[in-house]
Amino acid sequence: MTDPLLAELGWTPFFSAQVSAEEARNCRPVRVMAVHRGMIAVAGAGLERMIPSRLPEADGEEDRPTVGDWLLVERDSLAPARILARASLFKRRAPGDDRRLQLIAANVDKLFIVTSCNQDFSLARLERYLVLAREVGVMPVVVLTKIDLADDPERLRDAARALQPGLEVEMVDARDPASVARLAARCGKGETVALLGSSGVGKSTLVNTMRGSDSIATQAVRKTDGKGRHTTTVREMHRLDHGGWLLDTPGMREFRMTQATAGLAEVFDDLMILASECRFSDCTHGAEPGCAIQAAIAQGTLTPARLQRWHKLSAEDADTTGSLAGRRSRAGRPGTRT
Ligand SMILES: Nc1nc2c(ncn2[C@@H]2O[C@H](COP(=O)(O)OP(=O)(O)OP(=O)(O)O)[C@@H](O)[C@H]2O)c(=O)[nH]1
Ligand SMILES: [Zn+2]
Repeated sequence: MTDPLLAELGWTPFFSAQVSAEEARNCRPVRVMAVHRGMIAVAGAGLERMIPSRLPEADGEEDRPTVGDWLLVERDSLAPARILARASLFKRRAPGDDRRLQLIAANVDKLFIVTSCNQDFSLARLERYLVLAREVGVMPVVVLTKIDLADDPERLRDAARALQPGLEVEMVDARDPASVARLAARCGKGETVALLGSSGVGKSTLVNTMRGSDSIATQAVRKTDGKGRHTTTVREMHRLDHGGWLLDTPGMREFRMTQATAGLAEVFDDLMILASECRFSDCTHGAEPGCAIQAAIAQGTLTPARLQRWHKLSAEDADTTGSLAGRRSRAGRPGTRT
């Protein structure tokens, strides 16, 4: 039986199935609420504590606890024993020479893709984030902010909805609690939602409007140092009053798409299906005879703009992965071949 306190923290059968009988006797599960330098704030059933983040066996690049992780810790000493396999993981290569792998957030259930009803609104940017959500395996919800400043926000909502069948799009004034209430309902008990979006679209405003009380992480840190200081906190989960968790991390804010070949194929599955019907298997969808994609454009079932966005994202993906498929599609960008 699942402890309701653990369930509130996001504990599901996916995690409990990973715990052996011996581990269940000797260890207890805790979730990483915040990551500090060398230390992590964890919460479990009736437990909130700062503990050292070092694991006994940490060989792999992903063997470091990140915010959202579930850990097994020794029942008495609370020393970390191991990280449970993640349901989802946001990670990226650091720019620069060492290209160290940075773990940004784990076990995220949903992604709020935040964009405002002004110059920030861009179908290409939304598609990029949708690809990322597919790649990581997290359900996307598009959040259109600043509807109070827009003349026709419904038009933007409809354009966003058309990007993907069944895509949920919410319109909000991020400063208004009544407006944001429907979003809070999308972040239910035990659910973890991460926010992604450009600077200035209203992510902090959303978090502030959505959350009521202080985060568990902040409280845990205060108990530890007794002074209410938590200046080294870089990433933390915010608890919502009705039980959901919001993740608004600097890492997520700088997140870029890397190696998203699978996600691309899924978000643009209409194009993939068409491409499989082209006469030539190496069709670049430019001016070849028998191109099913050009035929769809001629029929009006596909817009040239969507094809162009696909070419652009595939080219970016090829730059990071060096994949042959990507290089082909880059060579086949409209106008580069006659
Ligand atoms: N009118 C209006 N203003 C908003 C809305 N949402 C955010 N703002 C304002 O937009 C500005 C930027 O909002 P932030 O919440 O700081 O944006 P952010 O996405 O957190 O930006 P970064 O921290 O730079 O990533 C603030 O002045 C907010 O008050 C909205 O729905 N309507
Ligand atoms: Zn073609």
